[in-house]
Amino acid sequence: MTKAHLELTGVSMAFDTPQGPFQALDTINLKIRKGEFVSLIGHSGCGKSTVLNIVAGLLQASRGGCVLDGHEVNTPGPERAVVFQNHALMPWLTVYENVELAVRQVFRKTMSKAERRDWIIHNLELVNMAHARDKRPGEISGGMAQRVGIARALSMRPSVLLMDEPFGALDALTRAHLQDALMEIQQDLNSTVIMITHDVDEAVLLSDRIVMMTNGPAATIGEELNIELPRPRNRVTLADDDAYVHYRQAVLRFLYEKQRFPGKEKNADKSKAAAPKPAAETSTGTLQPSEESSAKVVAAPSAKTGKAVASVEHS
Ligand SMILES: Nc1ncnc2c1ncn2[C@@H]1O[C@H](COP(=O)(O)OP(=O)(O)OP(=O)(O)O)[C@@H](O)[C@H]1O
Repeated sequence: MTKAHLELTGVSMAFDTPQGPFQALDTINLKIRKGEFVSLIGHSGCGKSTVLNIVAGLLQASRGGCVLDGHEVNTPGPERAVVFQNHALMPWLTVYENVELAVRQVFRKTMSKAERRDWIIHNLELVNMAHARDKRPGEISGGMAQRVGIARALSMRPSVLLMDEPFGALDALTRAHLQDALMEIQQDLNSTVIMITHDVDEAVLLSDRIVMMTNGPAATIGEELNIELPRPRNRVTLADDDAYVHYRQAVLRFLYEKQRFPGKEKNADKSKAAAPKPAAETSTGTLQPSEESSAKVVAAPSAKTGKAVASVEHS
């Protein structure tokens, strides 16, 4: 690997709780090169957002730390834009003004007012939201607000883009459109991306590397998978690609065999023996946010797309 652009070394995180310290993360070591697209995947509550928040500078690790381009990360900064699950827009500002706030913060000194205006509109067009530029967050849908959150992050031309399930709340068509747009923009900007996702197909399609986390408490990195599919990637042709199918099965196997029982990762071998066959023949693996140890993977046609969808049922 070339020199790391972003490096997490020995990151552990213990939260103070009324019941005493809760060890969420234990010794996360991760080196990411400039322009790499890394997905973090793991069962609900394993600590993905905690890792992202440490890189964002919103949380301080209890042990270890994060270094970006040779500088320790201690606080948030505009070179690390974050797209949150719940889009986090300012409710009193219009769509345009929400993006403008970020653009002004980063480009106040380097762009004229007219250039900034064009740049804001360009980023809103990327996510197909320019038509709603004068609306406020309360007047648009959750999916539209999420798109504005993505436009706001992209408009900062961040060196690192941190995304916490950015497409989770979107319908299948919008999600596919934005995934394709993100792949193009990332190639163009050469931004480093860390994205949390529960969608196995999304992870394989977009990533250079998938980092799979063990179940908490004291979660750590269980496996890493380099996705060596040529770019640009096309979702339709990839669906039948042997390498693509192999990658998605490797992730499903990690999640549903090796890490099947949340909180019982040390019994991974036993769980493997008892695990149901993963949804090898399904075309989309989507993790549900709260599967229990009694969960099983099922395949069912999606109402929206007709595609088979891997989901988790509780018995
Ligand atoms: N501020 C906090 N105080 C106490 N415990 C916390 C705090 N933040 C997170 N945790 C705990 O740390 C663990 C990891 O949480 P985190 O939100 O990082 O998981 P996650 O993998 O992102 O979950 P999900 O996929 O459901 O979003 C969880 O058990 C959570 O309850």
